[in-house]
Amino acid sequence: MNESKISFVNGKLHVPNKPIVPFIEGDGVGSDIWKATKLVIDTAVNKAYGDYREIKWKEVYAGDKSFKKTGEWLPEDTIKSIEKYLVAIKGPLTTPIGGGMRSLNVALRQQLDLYACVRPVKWYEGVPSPVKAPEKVDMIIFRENTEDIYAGIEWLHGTPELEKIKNFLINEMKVTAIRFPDTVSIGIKPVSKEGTERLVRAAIQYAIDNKKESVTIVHKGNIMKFTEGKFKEWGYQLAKDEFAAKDYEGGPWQVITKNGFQLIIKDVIADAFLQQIILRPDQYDVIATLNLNGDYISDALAAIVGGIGIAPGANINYNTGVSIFEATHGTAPKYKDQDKVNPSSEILSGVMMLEYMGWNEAANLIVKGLKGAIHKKTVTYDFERLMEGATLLKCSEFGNAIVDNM
Ligand SMILES: NC(=O)C1=CN([C@@H]2O[C@H](COP(=O)(O)OP(=O)(O)OC[C@H]3O[C@@H](n4cnc5c(N)ncnc54)[C@H](OP(=O)(O)O)[C@@H]3O)[C@@H](O)[C@H]2O)C=CC1
Ligand SMILES: O=C(O)CCC(=O)C(=O)O
Ligand SMILES: [Mg+2]
Repeated sequence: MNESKISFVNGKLHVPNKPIVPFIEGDGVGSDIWKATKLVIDTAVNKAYGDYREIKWKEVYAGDKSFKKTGEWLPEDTIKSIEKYLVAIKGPLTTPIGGGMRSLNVALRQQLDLYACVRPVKWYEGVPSPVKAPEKVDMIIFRENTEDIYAGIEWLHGTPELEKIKNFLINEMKVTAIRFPDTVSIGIKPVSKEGTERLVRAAIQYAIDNKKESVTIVHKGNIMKFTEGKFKEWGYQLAKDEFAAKDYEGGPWQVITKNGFQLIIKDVIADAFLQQIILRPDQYDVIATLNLNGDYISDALAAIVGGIGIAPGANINYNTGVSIFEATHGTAPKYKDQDKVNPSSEILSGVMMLEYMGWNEAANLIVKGLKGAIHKKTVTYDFERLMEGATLLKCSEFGNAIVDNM
């Protein structure tokens, strides 16, 4: 038994006092935010536990740094390491638009079957927001992370593969109601019952464990009936079958009663949801949604509470324990190596990681430090440009400010 390895036994994570945790630095602003994140996590762990606990960081490679070092964008060793050590953290990785390789981020999620992308969105006092009452936003998104049009199954116009798909659709499937001009490219949207159920199960379980009032299934099932529509139907059915949900006020909404608490399971169509989160965000707690919707919703919700500079996340397989914690934002290439951007998304992803490991004292210290730095208006450019009388800090300086306020 390797004493520095986190293990997963009977559905529970077992964390030694000095676990090895793999990290991927990431492209673009990755190296800046990683430096600040490492400093903050290491300091918090040391402050909370002294020499008794420590994270033994192990760098694993993906993206630009990996290609330069190994000639591969996503080496098998990286996947194996994360599978072995179970809990990992990563910076953002570049995905070219319109051509080139497919997303390494998506590849990591698919290859490790990290089916739930979990993104909490809440407002920290003092953070500038475009809405009047950002404190009403306190949601957590459970985004299906392995299926949907996001999975990258598509064929480019003018290729023999596309012609095959087109012929199949027209001649065998008799799809004749829409045009298929020579310029058409086609993508496929797989959505399965298994994929839906494990995601919705995780969302409902989270809501029960954390005494939340509702889980909202967000979908576009009126238009994409057999994918998004089934996501909604299977989600409700799972609530009935596994959580003994009953019709709420005649249905289709459901109610689960557990330990004296009531949890409402409801649904809303995705476009309507995007206006509801601005107008009436306090009506939503836990969100269960498909991959592409979840991507859009995460950035839109993040904007309400200060932007993607402060939007953490995790990719988790609750059946194997394997998890990668990562910021919601991307590589922000125009800010690369400027020591400028807000490291809070990555740092708060680190907080989620510490909580997942059960190291809550260290996690709480980081949140205290972050709140303190924001309260003193010592912030990075994204907040400073919207705050009266704030002091502009670099990315590294903001990391130091969190440490000073722990
Ligand atoms: N999980 C991942 O690894 C992800 C990777 N990506 C990839 O990242 C690349 C760039 O994508 P792009 O669409 O530009 O999105 P980004 O999230 O990288 O950046 C968009 C804008 O968001 C703001 N922003 C991003 N990060 C921060 C931060 N830490 N602090 C403050 N503001 C921040 C900046 O706004 P402003 O200009 O106003 O200052 C920035 O210009 C693409 O290759 C994309 O595929 C994208 C998302 C997730
Ligand atoms: O993989 C990418 O490049 C983008 C991923 C993304 O936007 C996300 O997961 O939120
Ligand atoms: Mg995104």
